[in-house]
Amino acid sequence: LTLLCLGNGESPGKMAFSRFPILLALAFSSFSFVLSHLNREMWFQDFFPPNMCPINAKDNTFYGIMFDAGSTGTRIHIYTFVQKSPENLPELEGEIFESVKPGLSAYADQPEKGAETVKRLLDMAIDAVPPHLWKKTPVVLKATAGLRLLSEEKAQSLLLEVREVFEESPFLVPEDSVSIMDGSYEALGAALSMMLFAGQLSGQNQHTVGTLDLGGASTQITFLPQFEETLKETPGDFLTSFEMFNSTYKLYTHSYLGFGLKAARLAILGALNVEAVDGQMFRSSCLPKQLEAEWHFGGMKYRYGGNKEGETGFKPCYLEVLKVVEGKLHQPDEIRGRSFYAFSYYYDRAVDTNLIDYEQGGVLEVRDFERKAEEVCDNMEKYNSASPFLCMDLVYITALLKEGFGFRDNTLLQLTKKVNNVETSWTLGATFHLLQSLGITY
Ligand SMILES: O=c1ccn([C@@H]2O[C@H](COP(=O)(O)OP(=O)(O)O)[C@@H](O)[C@H]2O)c(=O)[nH]1
Ligand SMILES: [Ca+2]
Repeated sequence: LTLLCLGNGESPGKMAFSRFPILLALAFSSFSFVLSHLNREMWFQDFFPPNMCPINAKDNTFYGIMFDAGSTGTRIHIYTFVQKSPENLPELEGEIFESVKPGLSAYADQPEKGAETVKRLLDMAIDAVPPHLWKKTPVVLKATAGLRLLSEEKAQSLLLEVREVFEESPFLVPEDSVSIMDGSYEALGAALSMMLFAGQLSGQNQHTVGTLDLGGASTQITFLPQFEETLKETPGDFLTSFEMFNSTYKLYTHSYLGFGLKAARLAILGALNVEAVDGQMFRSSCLPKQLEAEWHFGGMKYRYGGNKEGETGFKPCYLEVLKVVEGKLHQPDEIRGRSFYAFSYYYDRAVDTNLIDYEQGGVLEVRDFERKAEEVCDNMEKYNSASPFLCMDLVYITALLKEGFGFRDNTLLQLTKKVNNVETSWTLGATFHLLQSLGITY
């Protein structure tokens, strides 16, 4: 482990991975203070102690391997945890992360080839985990929207091939180690990840961390309600209880299928659930006026274009998008006064439009997305090197946040890709949960 703290003597090629020591402040309890005194600069200040290596961690280190089989790519997360004493929570010490594109669903007709991409990633874990811990290190793959869109038969043969790769590896393969993940588990994993980052679960501090994830096909929202009222007003299937560290947590968590960014584009174009799309032209005021193009999505070909004769720009686009969003989502009162972490396409589109820096992330208000949407949509000719969907995507994000979830203009969103070199993803929470349920600690 000392070696790992020093970079593990690895070859220069591997240094590209986020293989650096991290001691996350699981017992840190100033999150509520940070939230209530939030300003754009100090969100993460004082959150983490300086990077350091645990002393004598050699015998109390354990690993977990989690694959995120997303619709646009497959990613491996190899987490290292250290448990300093039985009464303390394990601490996340580090992560190795790598990703490949395209996602597994692109190999629907070549399942062996798809599994081969997983094998190549898993080979990294052979190098990363010490051989005497292989048998104690679980490996799990959870697939999201991409596989949900495939036929049952194609999805299952992909999963079967991946399972074979796992069985042939020296790692621990738990029951149900390769599966399509339930949307609410995805949301729960994301929330648990952020709680772990903020030291939520360890101390007296029960304040919440909310997360928003915008995928290709679905979108998730999760937070830990503070008020009884919220629990009373929320439909039962939006509430999930989970046990952790001898406590029961009740989370508000929901995954809206069809509300991911790419599914939303189709809905806005009026092309969702249309039987015969061949030859039909779908037009929108959210697209450049002269645009005519084709888009392949979910095994279908769509022709789409701008409103040649009619209006284009922010206002008509917003009205179009509103039809897809308004009244479709549950709006818990409580979230209006909260700040949320936002991932995935929220992050990507904010980077694309220079609202945040790719490496640093940043804190935005909901109205920052709206302002940027206006700027892009009302000057589409200036943005013609960007994706033709940039205006539509930004308007959708704005409308989803404001009219969908009911956030205020000044609701703060923390756009985060990494915390101390660890990817912010549902995978950390899911791995932690898995290790706890398998009883893998010291
Ligand atoms: O570890 C990850 C996983 C996803 N994404 C982003 O999230 C978006 C949604 O992708 P994903 O393939 O996960 O789609 P889903 O299956 O969740 O709909 C992608 O464009 C990625 O940019 C990311 O940045 N890091
Ligand atoms: Ca995802």
